[in-house]
Amino acid sequence: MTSSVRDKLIIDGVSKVFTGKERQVTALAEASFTVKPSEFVTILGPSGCGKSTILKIVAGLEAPTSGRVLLDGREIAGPGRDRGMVFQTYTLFPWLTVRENIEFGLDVAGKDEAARKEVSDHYIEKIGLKGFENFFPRDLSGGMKQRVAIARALANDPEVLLMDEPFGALDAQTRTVMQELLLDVWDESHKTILFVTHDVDEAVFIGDTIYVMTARPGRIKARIEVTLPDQRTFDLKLSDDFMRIKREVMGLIREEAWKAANTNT
Ligand SMILES: Nc1ncnc2c1ncn2[C@@H]1O[C@H](COP(=O)(O)OP(=O)(O)OP(=O)(O)O)[C@@H](O)[C@H]1O
Repeated sequence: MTSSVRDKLIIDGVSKVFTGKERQVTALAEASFTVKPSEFVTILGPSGCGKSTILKIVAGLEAPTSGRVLLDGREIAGPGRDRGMVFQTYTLFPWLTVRENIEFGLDVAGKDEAARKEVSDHYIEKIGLKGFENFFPRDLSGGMKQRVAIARALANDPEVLLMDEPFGALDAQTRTVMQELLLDVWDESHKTILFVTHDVDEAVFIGDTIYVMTARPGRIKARIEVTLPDQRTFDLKLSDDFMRIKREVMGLIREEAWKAANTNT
């Protein structure tokens, strides 16, 4: 595949076959794409096409059956602090407060209390949870929990943030607020982000680049550059440019969704 030395991530011909007792599932078939430093990439595709599997392979939680993933030119061989993950379901530690959740990775890394507090203070402010530092996850709304999950991932200062449908369980209004909050955080941190979603509006609104996957076994079907202004506010979703990109992406997805539906029924 063509790649540049400046690529942060290179997903190079990655295939993944899950072998169960009864059957084998080929989740990915030579999926290849690249991600530049500080790029915000969204991945869209029909259900079951291997989106989460790609994220898990980049996270080092699953190994590819063939192919490889390079981060800054080095092959990924397992999980590492250079990658942070945020999942759809709330994965906060229920026995820890908001502040303790955010500081968890720093604690594990042996940072002292003052260093931990400096980082958690920054993120508590950034995600708008000042006053909630000592709340436990059970006392937070879904949107607040996901804000803490994002802060917890960023507090470790990873180079790459991997997000698997992080706003999938939220209502439409909260989701929009969270998208704007994430863009704000990204504007400040300029992390490289790989973001999986089912939602075309979300992918167009937050991404620099969209990769559309084929029905399973997943490959990259198309790469779409989102040529919208860097400053993205809610009203952009009503613009002609937004609609044009959305239409193009929906056309690509529709074909694959039909293929997936026919395979799975
Ligand atoms: N650990 C596993 N063992 C066996 N099969 C698996 C495993 N993980 C995923 N699969 C299968 O691999 C395929 C891809 O799964 P994956 O979760 O990556 O898809 P997805 O695109 O993220 O799906 P969705 O959009 O529905 O979340 C699916 O058919 C799934 O059932």
